[in-house]
Amino acid sequence: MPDRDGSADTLPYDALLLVSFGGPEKPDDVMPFLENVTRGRGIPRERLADVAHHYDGFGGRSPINDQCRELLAALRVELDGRGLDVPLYWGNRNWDPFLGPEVERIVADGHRRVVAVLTSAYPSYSSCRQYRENLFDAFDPQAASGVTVDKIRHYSDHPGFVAASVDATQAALDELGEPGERARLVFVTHSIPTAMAAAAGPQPKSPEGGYVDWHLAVAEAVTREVGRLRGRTYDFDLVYCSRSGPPSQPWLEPDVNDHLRALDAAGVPGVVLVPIGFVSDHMEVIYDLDTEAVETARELGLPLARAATAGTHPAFVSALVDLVLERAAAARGEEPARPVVEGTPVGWYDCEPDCCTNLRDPGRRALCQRVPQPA
Ligand SMILES: CC1=C(CCC(=O)O)c2cc3nc(cc4[nH]c(cc5[nH]c(cc1n2)c(C)c5CCC(=O)O)c(CCC(=O)O)c4C)C(CCC(=O)O)=C3C
Ligand SMILES: [Fe+2]
Repeated sequence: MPDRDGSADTLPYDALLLVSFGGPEKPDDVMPFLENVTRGRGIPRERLADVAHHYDGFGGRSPINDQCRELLAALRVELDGRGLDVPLYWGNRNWDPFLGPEVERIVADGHRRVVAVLTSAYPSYSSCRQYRENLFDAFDPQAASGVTVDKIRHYSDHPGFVAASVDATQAALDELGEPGERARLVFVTHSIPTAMAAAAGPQPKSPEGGYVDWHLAVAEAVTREVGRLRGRTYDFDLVYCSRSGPPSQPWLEPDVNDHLRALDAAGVPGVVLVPIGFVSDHMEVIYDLDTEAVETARELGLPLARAATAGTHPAFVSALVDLVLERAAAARGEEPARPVVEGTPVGWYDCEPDCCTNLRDPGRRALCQRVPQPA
């Protein structure tokens, strides 16, 4: 083992793997990408055709892969600045570069202990377990090499992620100008089926489940800090975008567009949309918010500004490196502090086997959980 100072070291990990959703990069990618995402998920055909059109407006290219490239570059700079030479890899769940070949490359390069950073910050089947299932699928073929993977904890309430949202909310309030002083903070995340939400996260949790609980905690923390910095109190709401699934299936509500109509009817003078559910400005942000919700607000004559996502905000990039170092310390058997903003839940490393149940296929195997499932 190299002779390095353990306290600021990524050891025992010898590779860092960024794990993301993936997105199409040209028009011909769009339908096969959507088929990958929705395979076995019971999404109506019309919804797929609809969503394909969202990409048309952007030349058939999602910005998400470029945002991963930018995050990797920012992570490299932050790691180098701290004297950490761990190599970076990047694999997606649903589009090129796929996780499977990237894990093959990690093994071929001689690495055996991988730390995974997911571009998804909250617990739920879609935002955690499904990533861990895809990690299983990618790592299982390499089992003979002895390669293993651990992930960092859910980080939405890490001080660095919250700081990035606070900065972005401040900038959006400034952009609104005078209506900004009495604006409503409307936090937005991806809707999921209410049954998936109820199954999200370990106990203790509310009947709405850990996905909703964590978002509410983050929304409250950002609202509190923005209020403190501006010397006033703001009201906030948590709303949802990007609902799919059949109409008969209940999903988390209210939809952001319906909520804008309700706020306008109630006489709210302006709105800042804060997309805390997303790590970068990908399609759900630039279409569902910047295109659809912006259009709704324009029709209403309601002043609206959209806060940036964490992206490559220095506080977020630095937080991800802190989270990797923290995970490494835990893997070395130390008991590192797990910083979170006040009043929010503390994340965990390995999920319980019954956390964020796969309601369609409960037997599907996943990594990064406490008890290995029987073969
Ligand atoms: C919680 C959550 C996140 C946040 C956490 C995370 O970031 O992972 C997220 C992110 C994303 N979702 C994305 C795209 C899509 N999500 C879909 C469908 C679905 N998402 C769901 C949930 C989530 N999704 C669910 C419950 C479904 C229904 C199908 C199923 O039960 O699995 C569909 C199918 C069509 C449709 O139905 O809309 C698409 C195309 C992209 C890429 C955007 C780009 O291309 O820039 C990103 C980052
Ligand atoms: Fe999604």
